[in-house]
Amino acid sequence: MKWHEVAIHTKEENEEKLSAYLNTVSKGVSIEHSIDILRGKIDDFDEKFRLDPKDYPASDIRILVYFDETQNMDAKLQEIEAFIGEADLASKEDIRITHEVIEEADWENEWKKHFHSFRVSDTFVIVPSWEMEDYKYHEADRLIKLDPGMAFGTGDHPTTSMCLRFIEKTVKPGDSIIDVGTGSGILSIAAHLMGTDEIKATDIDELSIKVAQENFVLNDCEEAIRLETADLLKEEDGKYDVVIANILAHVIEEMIEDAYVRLNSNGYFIASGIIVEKHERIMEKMKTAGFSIREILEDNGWVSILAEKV
Ligand SMILES: C[S@@+](CC[C@H](N)C(=O)[O-])C[C@H]1O[C@@H](n2cnc3c(N)ncnc32)[C@H](O)[C@@H]1O
Repeated sequence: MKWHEVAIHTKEENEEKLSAYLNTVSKGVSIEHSIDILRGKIDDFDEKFRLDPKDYPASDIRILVYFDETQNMDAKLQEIEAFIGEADLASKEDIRITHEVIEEADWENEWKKHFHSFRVSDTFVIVPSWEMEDYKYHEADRLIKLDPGMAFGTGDHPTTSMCLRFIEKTVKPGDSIIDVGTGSGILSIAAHLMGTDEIKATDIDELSIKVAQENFVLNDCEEAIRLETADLLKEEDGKYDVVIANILAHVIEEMIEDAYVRLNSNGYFIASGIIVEKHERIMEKMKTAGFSIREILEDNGWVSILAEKV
């Protein structure tokens, strides 16, 4: 299999904002620092300096972003450029973007070494499939068994963990749920653990659909969750008690009115993936559509909104 590698050369100040965004649209992000930056950051940099300086960017940082070979890279590059155009970033005019196709490398499995069980909310605990046998849990824990593969949704990204906290708070046994942009399937599995079998999970990305199906089987909930390829709620005709979407602000904005129509009275819209700069605008749009804002959560520059159809 081949991969697309997009390299973005920029100032170090832009690292957090860009990598947070790029993590949500790609299959993986890695940051390369220049030796000058490493010199400032590492006390013991002997080992680093034995490496060839050619392996590091000459100045600033390089953000490497990976996409699988099925992606439309012209569209992805345009999306990234549009984000850079809108975001509040340092020295935008100096940002350089290059793109190349590379052969599959073992980094596809490398991240597994760093992914371990962790508690994400009062009761939800994420347990990687390879740690299931050894995990010692409490009676009240709700275990989400996960092998996220190359789909987004390991639970450690703030946009996902805030959704899990809202799910824990709002989903009641028997509620009907739609999880738009399911990724690894993590939020649908969480909804099932709250006691409902009325769940629909959708994604526009075929690789995510495949990974979500594997995770539903792993969690023994494939009978409770209907999985479909879909673009937001555009073709949706069902009614739901809770609509969940952890995508990006401009995508959430596109689905606010449809979410209102698809919800039952007093149903909840859990919206996440919204950068802090855009959350006021999203809340205004929600209110215009008829929603009442019940709660907002903020973590590391990301906002999640719990809105109720009143
Ligand atoms: C940030 S990930 C969220 C994954 C998971 N729900 C979570 O909370 O961790 C966003 C997901 O939305 C999907 N997505 C993006 N645009 C979409 C669209 N227009 N319709 C449906 N899914 C979409 C992506 O493929 C990706 O799997």
